[in-house]
Amino acid sequence: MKISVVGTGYVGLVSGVCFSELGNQVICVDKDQRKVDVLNKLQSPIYEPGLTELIEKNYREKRLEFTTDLSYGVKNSDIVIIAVGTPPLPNGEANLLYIEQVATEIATEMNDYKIIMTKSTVPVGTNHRIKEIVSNLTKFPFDVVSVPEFLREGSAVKDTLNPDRIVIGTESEAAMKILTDLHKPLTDNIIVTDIRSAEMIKYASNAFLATKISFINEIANICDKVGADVTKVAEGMGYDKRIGAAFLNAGIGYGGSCFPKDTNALVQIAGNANYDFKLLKSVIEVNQNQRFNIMEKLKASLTTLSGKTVAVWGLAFKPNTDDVRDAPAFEIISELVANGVKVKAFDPIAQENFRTQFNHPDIQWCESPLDAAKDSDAICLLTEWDVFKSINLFEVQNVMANPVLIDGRNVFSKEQISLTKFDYKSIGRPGIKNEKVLVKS
Ligand SMILES: NC(=O)C1=CN([C@@H]2O[C@H](COP(=O)(O)OP(=O)(O)OC[C@H]3O[C@@H](n4cnc5c(N)ncnc54)[C@H](O)[C@@H]3O)[C@@H](O)[C@H]2O)C=CC1
Ligand SMILES: O=C(O)[C@H]1O[C@H](OP(=O)(O)OP(=O)(O)OC[C@H]2O[C@@H](n3ccc(=O)[nH]c3=O)[C@H](O)[C@@H]2O)[C@H](O)[C@@H](O)[C@@H]1O
Repeated sequence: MKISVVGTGYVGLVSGVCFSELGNQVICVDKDQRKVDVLNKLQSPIYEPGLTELIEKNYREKRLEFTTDLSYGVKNSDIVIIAVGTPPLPNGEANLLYIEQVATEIATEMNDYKIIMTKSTVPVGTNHRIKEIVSNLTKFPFDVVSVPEFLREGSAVKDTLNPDRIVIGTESEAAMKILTDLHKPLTDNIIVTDIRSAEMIKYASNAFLATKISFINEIANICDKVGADVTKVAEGMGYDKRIGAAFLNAGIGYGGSCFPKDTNALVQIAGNANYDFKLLKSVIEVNQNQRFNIMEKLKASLTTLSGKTVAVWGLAFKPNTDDVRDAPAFEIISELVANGVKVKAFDPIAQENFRTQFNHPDIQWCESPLDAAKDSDAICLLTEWDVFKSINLFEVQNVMANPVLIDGRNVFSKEQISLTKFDYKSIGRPGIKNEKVLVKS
């Protein structure tokens, strides 16, 4: 098939590259000239494992092109994928400006029948709005189809090439057949539905996953009070197939460009239909508070924060990405600095992205986890990067002014901690106490 993808963010770029890997002819379009320049140098503007290799391979095999010329993309494709951003408006609703702009631009460049396939996450009714915009501007036939995207950052290529399911929301038999064939090499699990249900499946899926996270975080907070271990509780729950083990890792709450945005948007979608989505509102509130749990634990260990130096390990909202959109680290570091703390920050990949969005004279940017730990009064671990998991804790404690470790992601085991002299606190595992055994390191 000949495909063009409009928007080369995570979704557009990864799906474009993966469709070319499947043998399709793909043109990736972005209005951002700098992104297109980077891509034409066969580099990836985002850090995503395996992506650069696939860009190089498919570009060299002449199945993949990058351009700012939307007209060229539309005219030379049968399927046009919309993958632009739908960022939140101040009231939480999705901003559909980019979607509407792209729909207008596609309509004016059409030269034949096209399938317009929306991968952006859009509120129920948006694909019908796209249909309306396009039909007002073109005489050519077209079908609008909703194919929501479920990839995760950090494993986006793997997720795209091995999806759990593909959802195709359409009113057209012809478009359904073409898109089923397009996705068949990826999975047999293709769910065909009406457009509104497809749009809702995306929001409901993200909201449900966010609910699992807030649920386990509340269980963790109770575990802290009653002396249970949330990781064991999650394991015991997860073996029940009706519950499932995934997304039951307690921590500092969810961040990223999607869960916070999409949960708020779904509350608004419900509100616009006069429905008060109480459960999801609580999920959002629990998540907001969970970020500050770590501050309470830090205060409990240091007594006063003012004048202290705290190392922050991890700035990305999750490992294996350089994306810092809505990362809990922003609010946690702001709170630390507001409390008179000097912060020593380190992230193996996302540090530069974070620094360009948030800088402060009281933040020192460090070269390694050990560099950040040096002379610090405490460490707060915010992202579970491998480099932290595999660190020698004896070496770390020896360079610190005061060995306090607040593990916001439950990375370290009892065995790893027990022989160190760390005052160690994690999330919902109060039994993992420092045994105050001093050993030679
Ligand atoms: N980031 C993720 O992991 C996932 C995102 N989604 C959804 O996919 C959509 C896109 O998200 P991201 O990939 O993160 O987006 P992004 O915000 O990183 O990138 C969007 C791109 O679209 C480009 N763009 C905007 N208007 C354009 C126009 N008129 N012509 C050409 N290019 C244009 C921008 O320059 C930008 O490069 C959102 O609705 C998001 O909720 C869905 C699943 C996963
Ligand atoms: O719509 C989207 O954009 C995407 O949002 C999430 O993907 P993503 O945000 O990339 O990453 P996740 O792995 O879902 O993690 C999101 C946040 O939840 C947190 N999380 C995740 C799992 C868990 O058990 N506990 C937990 O705190 C992570 O640390 C991270 O901050 C969904 O998992 C994807 O299916 C979806 O396509």
